[in-house]
Amino acid sequence: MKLLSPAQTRALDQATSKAQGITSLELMERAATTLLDWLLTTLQPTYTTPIHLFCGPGNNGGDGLALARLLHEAGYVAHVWLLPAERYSADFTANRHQLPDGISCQELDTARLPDLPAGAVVVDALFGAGLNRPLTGLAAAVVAYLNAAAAFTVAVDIPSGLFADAAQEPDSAVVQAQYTVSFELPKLAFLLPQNAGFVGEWHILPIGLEPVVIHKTAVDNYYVDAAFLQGRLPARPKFSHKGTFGHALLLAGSRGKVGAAVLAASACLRGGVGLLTVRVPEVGYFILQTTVPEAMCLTDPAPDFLTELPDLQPYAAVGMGPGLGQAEASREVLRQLLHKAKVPLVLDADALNLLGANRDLLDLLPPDTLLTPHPKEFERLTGEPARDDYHRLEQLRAFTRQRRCYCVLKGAYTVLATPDGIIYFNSTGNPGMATGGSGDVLTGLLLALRADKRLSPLNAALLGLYAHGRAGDLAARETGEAGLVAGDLVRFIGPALQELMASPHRL
Ligand SMILES: NC(=O)C1=CN([C@@H]2O[C@H](COP(=O)(O)OP(=O)(O)OC[C@H]3O[C@@H](n4cnc5c(N)ncnc54)[C@H](O)[C@@H]3O)[C@@H](O)[C@H]2O)[C@H](O)CC1
Ligand SMILES: [K+]
Repeated sequence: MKLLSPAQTRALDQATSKAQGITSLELMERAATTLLDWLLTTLQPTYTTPIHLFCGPGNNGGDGLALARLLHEAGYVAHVWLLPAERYSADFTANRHQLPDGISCQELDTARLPDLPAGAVVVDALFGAGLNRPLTGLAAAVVAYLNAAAAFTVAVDIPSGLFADAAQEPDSAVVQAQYTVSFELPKLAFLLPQNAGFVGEWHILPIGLEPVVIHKTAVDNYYVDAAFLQGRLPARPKFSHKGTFGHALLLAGSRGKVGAAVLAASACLRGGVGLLTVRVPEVGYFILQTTVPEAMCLTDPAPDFLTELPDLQPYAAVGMGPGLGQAEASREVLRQLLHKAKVPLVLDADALNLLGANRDLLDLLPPDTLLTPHPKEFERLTGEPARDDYHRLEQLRAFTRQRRCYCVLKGAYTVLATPDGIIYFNSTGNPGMATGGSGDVLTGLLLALRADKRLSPLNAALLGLYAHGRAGDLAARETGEAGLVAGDLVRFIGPALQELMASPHRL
């Protein structure tokens, strides 16, 4: 799914009205009807549950007014609270006039704010995508009041006071919603950790906005769900052999961290690689051969960490980093790898820390290299702490553009940035995956997909991120989130990939 800017969303609304021959008021009615359906199904209010709708002066307020009418007509108790303003939008005014007489409708006033008992439902329709400055005065006071109340809050389109795709000043007045219900496409703001306390759980309701217009709209940010990946993972041909899927080399492990090599190697095999050779120091030989018998083991002459780069000729892709350690000799192995590699590289963990500590090495990155830092490792790569999540995204875009690389940034919504500066947000995964070794599993899986010559660098990375998160979701059903360990992810990589491959749109 594409993430549109507020201006693009407005243009999409207008194009939809034109293409479908409906007025913006009719589109608003469609939005409100869908919202009513969602609210009744999800919250299941009783006929006596008070539902307080806080409506601002624009079309977000118009949505709230239309919803109030529909709730009232369906027999629910709706109270409308209007935010006084100098100007009201036409569709707000039209819906204001359509409010039935029997509905309670009052203007907000700092001296008279509604009583919101626990169990009441608040619908926040104060401001939506049209917010153009921070909230002040009465609007800010109402937001503070709502946030202090014990009511259950549903934000329409976006929590009021939150910008859809730009950072707020710290301590801005923003509604803290339990649910945010938006239309057709998610907003960038929903995907950033700094906004989690405002957005709550978000849902997208399709309202029939024109797909052709969405298709033609150029964006810098995407949200990757299963539909987005349909057809990107080709089935394994009937007459394939292990050479079809590539021979990968994994450089990993040091004394005390051989487990990282084991996890990455197991994940690479489950990711469908044809052949895997793992280069570990001597200390890892017995461990690897017994835990991952499917992999070939090529030991380094040194006992505890890697000191020599093997001949790269046989390999279709090389991964380096899990459990590597940061010994000087291993740094030189990395340097040689960057100099010599002519095949796709996946760099993670200590390989990234070595890059961060020796940033001259970044100049050697071969094009299309895939890096998989978490935010702290990424900060070491740039050498500059991010001011906020939006700034970090811009740093990421600048980094991948400058280095012509692909960079994954791990987090609740793991993102991928491409050499064109496009960012993709992954949709799968759960907090259970915040556990040691998860990243090693991702590296191994990505290595397998990069070794498969049938996949573009973009598709390999997107499929790998999605399948990794999906494996976590499948595993958590069995283990619970707290009980999830990285080895569980490995077990579910196969089923996660199979789901993607089994798509009905596969050729
Ligand atoms: N996305 C869709 O497909 C649909 C969205 N709908 C709803 O429409 C709103 C956007 O409506 P818009 O009128 O453009 O914006 P707002 O309601 O957010 O209000 C704009 C209004 O408020 C003024 N304003 C902006 N910031 C402030 C501020 N800080 N303080 C005071 N006043 C402010 C601004 O000048 C305008 O006058 C969208 O979110 C959806 O809810 C459609 O209903 C259906 C299709
Ligand atoms: K809102």
